[in-house]
Amino acid sequence: MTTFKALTIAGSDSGGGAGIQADLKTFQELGVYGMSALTAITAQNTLGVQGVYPLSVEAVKEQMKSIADDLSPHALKTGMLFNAEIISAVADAVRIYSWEKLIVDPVMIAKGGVSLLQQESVQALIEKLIPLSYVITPNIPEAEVLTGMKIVTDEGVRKAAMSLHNMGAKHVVIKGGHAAHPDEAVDVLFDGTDFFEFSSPRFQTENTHGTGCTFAAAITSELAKGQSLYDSVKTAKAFITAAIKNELGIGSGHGPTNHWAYKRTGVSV
Ligand SMILES: Nc1ncnc2c1ncn2[C@@H]1O[C@H](COP(=O)(O)OP(=O)(O)O)[C@@H](O)[C@H]1O
Ligand SMILES: Cc1ncc(COP(=O)(O)O)c(N)n1
Repeated sequence: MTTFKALTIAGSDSGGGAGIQADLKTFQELGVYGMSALTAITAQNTLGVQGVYPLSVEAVKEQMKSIADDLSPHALKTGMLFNAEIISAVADAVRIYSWEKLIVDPVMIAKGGVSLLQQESVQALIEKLIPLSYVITPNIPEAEVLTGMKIVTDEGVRKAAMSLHNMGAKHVVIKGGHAAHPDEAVDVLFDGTDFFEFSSPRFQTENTHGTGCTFAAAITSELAKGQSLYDSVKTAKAFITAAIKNELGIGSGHGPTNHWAYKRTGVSV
C-alpha cells in the first residue's frame, strides 16, 4: 500500500489552532503522512498573536532539502511565509525538486490584525509563487490585495478568480468566510473554464481560528492521495464544516476548530 505524503511550509501557532499545527492535524485525520518546513515561530493563542519570530532563510532551505532528499511529497501547501526571501526560497525549491501539486494559501493577516506577511512581499508572492501554484486559496481580503479589486458581489468573486488565474495560478478557490451572505458560506472554484460552488450553512461563531489553514490542508491531503481537485475541495469543505460545527469551546478568544469531528463524530454536513 502506498503511503501518501504531504508537506506544509508554514509558521508555527503555539496555540495549536492554525499554521503548521492545523495542517499536520488535518493531514493525520485524512490519512496522509505529514511533514513540515517551518518558516516562523509565533507566540499565539485564541486572543491573538503576541510575537512573531521568522526563521533564517537558510533554516527554511535546509528543511526543504532534507525532505526532498529522502521523502518527496505527493502534494504540498504553503501558509505563512512572512518575507520575500522565504517566498523566493520556496519558489526555487518547488522548481529544483520538481514538486507538483503546490497549494498556495496566501496567508497575510491573523484574525486579530497582526501581519503574517510583510507588505512589500506581496509582489514576490505574485511574481514567484502564484505562477507555480496548482491551486491558490485566498480568502476575500487576500484576493482583494492580490488582484487590486474590491470584491462585494458574487460576480466580483468570479472576476477576482479569473484575474488570479491570469496571474498564473492553474486553479483558484476563493473562500467565502468573509463574504456578506448571512446564511451560507460559499467557496468558489475556478478551473480556468468553469466555476463550481461549494456551500454550507454559515455558523454564528467566533471560533474560526485556523479555518483557512485547515481547509487548504484538507485540499492538499486529498490531492496527495490522487483525488481530483473537485473531489478534494468537496471533501475539504465537508471537513471544515464539521470542524466549525463541532467547535471545542477552548480559550477565551477566537477558538480553534475541531479537527477530529469529520472522522470521529460521524457528523453529516
Ligand atoms: N461562520 C462560518 N460558517 C461556516 N463555514 C465557514 C465560516 N467561516 C468560514 N467558513 C469556511 O471556512 C473556510 C475558510 O474560510 P475563510 O474564513 O474565508 O478563510 P480564512 O480563515 O483564510 O480567513 C471556508 O471553507 C469557509 O467557507
Ligand atoms: C502561524 C499562523 N499561520 C496562519 C494563520 C492564519 O490563520 P487562519 O487560518 O485563521 O487565517 C495564523 N493565525 N497563524
